Amino acid sequence: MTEPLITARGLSLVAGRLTILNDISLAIHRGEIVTVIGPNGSGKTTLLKALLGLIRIKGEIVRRPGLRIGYVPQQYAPDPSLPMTVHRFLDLFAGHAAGCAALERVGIADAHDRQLATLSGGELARVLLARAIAAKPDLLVLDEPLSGVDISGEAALYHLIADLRDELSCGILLVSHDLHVVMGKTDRVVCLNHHICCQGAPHAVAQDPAFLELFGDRSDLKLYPHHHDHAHSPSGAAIHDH
Ligand SMILES: Nc1ncnc2c1ncn2[C@@H]1O[C@H](COP(=O)(O)OP(=O)(O)OP(=O)(O)O)[C@@H](O)[C@H]1O
Repeated sequence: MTEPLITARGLSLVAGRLTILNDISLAIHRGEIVTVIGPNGSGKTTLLKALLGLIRIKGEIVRRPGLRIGYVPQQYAPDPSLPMTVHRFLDLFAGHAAGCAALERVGIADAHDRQLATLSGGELARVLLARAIAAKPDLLVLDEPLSGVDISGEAALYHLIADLRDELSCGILLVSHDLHVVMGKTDRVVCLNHHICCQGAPHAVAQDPAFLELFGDRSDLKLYPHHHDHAHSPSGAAIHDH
């Protein structure tokens, strides 16, 4: 196995009487998709922010030298009183050409001149993803990237995320509540409830007693390996390979 992009050892955070994170150790490698699942308030966003260096935390975090990270936060509400087009927003974070290319890659090149505050939830999710990939990150950190995306768009966006992993050969760490869609695309699931309850390949985690205690029996999840006879365009339309 190659050297991890990022390694965390013994991360712990206590706020007042609440233990938010307790002795979390985790490593993410290039080319893998790691999904953190867990109930509301279980510390998922806090863990991501700690790994990004946005909050101080007890423990050790080692990032590969020069590591480039792209981040899609859980919540981002553009200020409606602040005029800002999509392309000017992207220009703030990447060069113009890189921003345009990223916008095209996430399938909404036509949103280039629109006002950020007028975008739908799903369009905004794609713009934030474009911002995160524009600088060609080694590690993509996505905190519930599907919020605001409708059910048909969810699968398309997960296909896109998996494709980006291959194109950028980056590692991906994501938080999601959508077990059904997430599990099929994930290499490793980390089940978090302030501490790591269990982790491993999706089919193994889904049978772990700690997972069953948190989420119940999810035998409805399609965790068997299967092959699609079609691909998806960025807009979600099926493309059949005849
Ligand atoms: N700076 C802080 N001070 C005190 N409590 C905090 C702080 N940051 C987070 N918490 C608390 O820690 C807990 C975990 O928060 P976090 O946002 O990490 O959970 P989460 O698993 O991402 O939740 P959700 O699924 O609802 O998004 C929550 O109870 C939150 O209120």
